[in-house]
Amino acid sequence: MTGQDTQYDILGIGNAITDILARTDAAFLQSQGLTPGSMTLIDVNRANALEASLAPEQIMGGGSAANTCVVAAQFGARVAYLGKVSRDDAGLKFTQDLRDNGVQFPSAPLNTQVFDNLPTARCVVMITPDGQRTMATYLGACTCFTPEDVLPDMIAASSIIYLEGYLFDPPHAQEAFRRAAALAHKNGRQVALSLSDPFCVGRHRAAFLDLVKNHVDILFANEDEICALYETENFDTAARRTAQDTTFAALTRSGLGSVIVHDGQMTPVAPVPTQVVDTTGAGDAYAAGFLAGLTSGRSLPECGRLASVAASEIISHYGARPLSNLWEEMGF
Ligand SMILES: OC[C@H]1O[C@H](O)[C@H](O)[C@@H]1O
Repeated sequence: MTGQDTQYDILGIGNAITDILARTDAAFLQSQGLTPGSMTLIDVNRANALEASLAPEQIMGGGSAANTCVVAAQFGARVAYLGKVSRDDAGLKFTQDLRDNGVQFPSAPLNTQVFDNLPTARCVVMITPDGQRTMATYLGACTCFTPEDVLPDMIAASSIIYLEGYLFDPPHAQEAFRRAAALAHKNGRQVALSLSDPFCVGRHRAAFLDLVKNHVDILFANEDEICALYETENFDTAARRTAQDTTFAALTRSGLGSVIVHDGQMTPVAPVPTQVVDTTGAGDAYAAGFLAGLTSGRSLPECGRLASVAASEIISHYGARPLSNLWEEMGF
């Protein structure tokens, strides 16, 4: 699938978020009523309180689809992104960071003549000693991403439109999501979806199932998410259901590697072992490697290998953005 008639290989659409990283422990998560490994939506007061009670060590660009875009650009893919930031310092930094990483970002910042003046979204990422990340997200300006923010020219110019499942939480974004998928297919483009989080799947299960069956060409999910979608605790059952509902999916299983589902066939992909420091963005990086491989015409096992290498790099350090030049070493 090489995009000779398109300007971009991948157009990511998602919640534009700044990540605030802090190390903590299971007792703190419990005291806050947070489920380890999950993403909880919070209001601005709770975000302020959490930040005050933790000792944040790093502030950096985040957002699931934005993370994917940055990693895919490092693999040489031509990448653009749509998302909503505010006209504040965090919004400016998020924008500059994407552009510095070679990602086109044509979205207009929040229009305060139409919406309240909300700050750019931020996610408090709490990392426990086992490398697990637990996230609490204040969506801020992301709640003002509407169907009008889905730019038809950008969709037409992109081979694959990549949507993050977290986009289902803000009020207008589901509609934007459907508009993006419809425009993509009208222009002969493909739609990829990441399920993002098992609780997010639980909140929007019927809508996700409809998308997977009727509107999505490439599905990404981890074991917890795909099991949440099909309401089973058995991965094999969930994978079989996936194969019935969609022609193309990549299902990740942490240390067990991943499985590519294509035309009813299941291809296992080995993990790339590493020391796990922080799992934030592992799925985002996996999707990046996979899509970069696909849009540069690589075979499915090669796409799986790139995906695993990318995920392995991301979990070997704090933060969801790459630190190393592994991709160059791989000959990209
Ligand atoms: O997938 C990880 C990302 O999800 C949340 O959106 C955070 O911003 C984090 O970077």
